[in-house]
Amino acid sequence: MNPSALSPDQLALQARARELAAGPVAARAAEVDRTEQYPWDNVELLKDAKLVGMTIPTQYGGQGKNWLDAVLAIEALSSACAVTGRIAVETNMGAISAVMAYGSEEQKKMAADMVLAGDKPAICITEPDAGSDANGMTTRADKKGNRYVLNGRKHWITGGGVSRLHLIFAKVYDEKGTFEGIGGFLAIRDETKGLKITKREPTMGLRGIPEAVIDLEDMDVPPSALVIPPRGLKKGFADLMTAYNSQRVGAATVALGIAEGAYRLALDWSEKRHQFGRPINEFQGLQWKLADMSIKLAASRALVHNAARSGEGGFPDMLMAAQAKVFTSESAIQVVNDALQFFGARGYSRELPLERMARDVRMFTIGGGTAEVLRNVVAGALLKKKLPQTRDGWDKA
Ligand SMILES: CC(C)(COP(=O)(O)OP(=O)(O)OC[C@H]1O[C@@H](n2cnc3c(N)ncnc32)[C@H](O)[C@@H]1OP(=O)(O)O)[C@@H](O)C(=O)NCCC(=O)NCCSC(=O)CCS(=O)O
Ligand SMILES: Cc1cc2nc3c(=O)[nH]c(=O)nc-3n(C[C@H](O)[C@H](O)[C@H](O)COP(=O)(O)OP(=O)(O)OC[C@H]3O[C@@H](n4cnc5c(N)ncnc54)[C@H](O)[C@@H]3O)c2cc1C
Repeated sequence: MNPSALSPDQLALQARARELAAGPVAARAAEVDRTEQYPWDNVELLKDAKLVGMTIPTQYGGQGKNWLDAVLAIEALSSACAVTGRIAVETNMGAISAVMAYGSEEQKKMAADMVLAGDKPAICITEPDAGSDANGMTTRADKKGNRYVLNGRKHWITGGGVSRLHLIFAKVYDEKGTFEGIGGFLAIRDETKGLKITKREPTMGLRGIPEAVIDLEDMDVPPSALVIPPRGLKKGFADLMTAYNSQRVGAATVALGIAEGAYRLALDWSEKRHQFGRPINEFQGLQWKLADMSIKLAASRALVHNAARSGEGGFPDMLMAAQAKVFTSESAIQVVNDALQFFGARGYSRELPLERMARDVRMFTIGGGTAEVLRNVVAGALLKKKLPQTRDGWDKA
């Protein structure tokens, strides 16, 4: 499929996002990084441009747009400011998409209203002892009378401290202590008792969004806070991860956007910068670098767009989302690193955006499933086999 075959509406959306990115978003990007402050001004801009909650169905106040629409906006925004791109991811994909697909009417209305008002929901899966092995989480939700009581610790939660709505993955136990499966609980910061933001991680890049530790200490919620996936709690983890595939495509898109932004800067500089009496793009060593960078970008874009398209009417395909995220995140790191090289010492300076881009892009082979673990996902899907990673997994299988 030709990834450039976009509809007139999509081209208009892309143009709107590009304009915003090149204007106020680009102008603030360095400050967002330096101050490590969440860009609330940009959230207002995104709201005004109708780039938050785009994928929310129209009956809940959204625009019913598809994953590719969201991808086009995220890519454009991320080329100028990856933090803003990530906000666009989490206001259109991930937790919000899980609630809009699986939630009750009450949950959908609440989540849609919050996102359309500018809240970026937090998705809380990872724990200190359960990262790649997310299924091994120990956060538990115990049914006690007509309530659920949650205890556990989540860490590296994007938006911890700024997000209000949280979708918290937990192992659910009935009144007798019998394990029922993994479910997602909705909680609201400053409203839900027992939801505590306890630490901000000092991060390498993407410094305008906090990454936080979240402690759940007897967090008490009614059963109406539980998002029940279509196949029930027994397949709760698989269904929640199915929804998460949208955010995997979103994360890949942010990496692509950062790489695209860095590549454009390098292309431009290669004409302006002269050494040995001629533009540096007359040197074959750099021409081949530019060629390789453009090839990686084109291949990444095709994978990301095709993964997004695979989700028409549902969530992006697990295999295509994983393939896109592995290739794009690894390629983007290489492209940004090469772009920085074009600037020589200037690229290493904090006065130019290249060093920020190099720090920002590094995240994407880690967050959202590491490149190694996603290769396991790809291999399992290709081989149509469970590939247990535990020592005794094959015996159990
Ligand atoms: C899935 C893993 C945690 C591996 O765990 P297991 O080996 O214990 O489990 P599996 O048997 O592979 O999977 C269990 C069950 O779930 C289904 N599944 C798993 N992944 C997906 C998926 N992506 N889409 C659809 N279904 C999925 C799987 O088919 C099984 O179903 P059945 O029970 O057989 O029917 C591990 O592979 C993994 O993904 N680890 C990474 C965890 C992760 O991605 N964390 C992200 C946290 S959020 C974040 O990082 C945000 C950053 S960002 O900006 O986006
Ligand atoms: C910036 C950022 C934002 C994040 N945002 C969120 C968020 O909003 N919500 C959330 O829930 N989580 C979030 N995360 C957490 C992220 O999902 C985890 O970091 C990721 O899943 C990896 O877990 P881990 O860090 O514990 O690494 P580990 O699982 O400890 O992995 C360590 C190393 O071992 C490798 N490894 C582990 N298992 C295998 C295997 N079976 N085969 C091959 N290699 C393996 C890994 O690839 C990695 O190289 C974020 C992380 C970052 C960096």
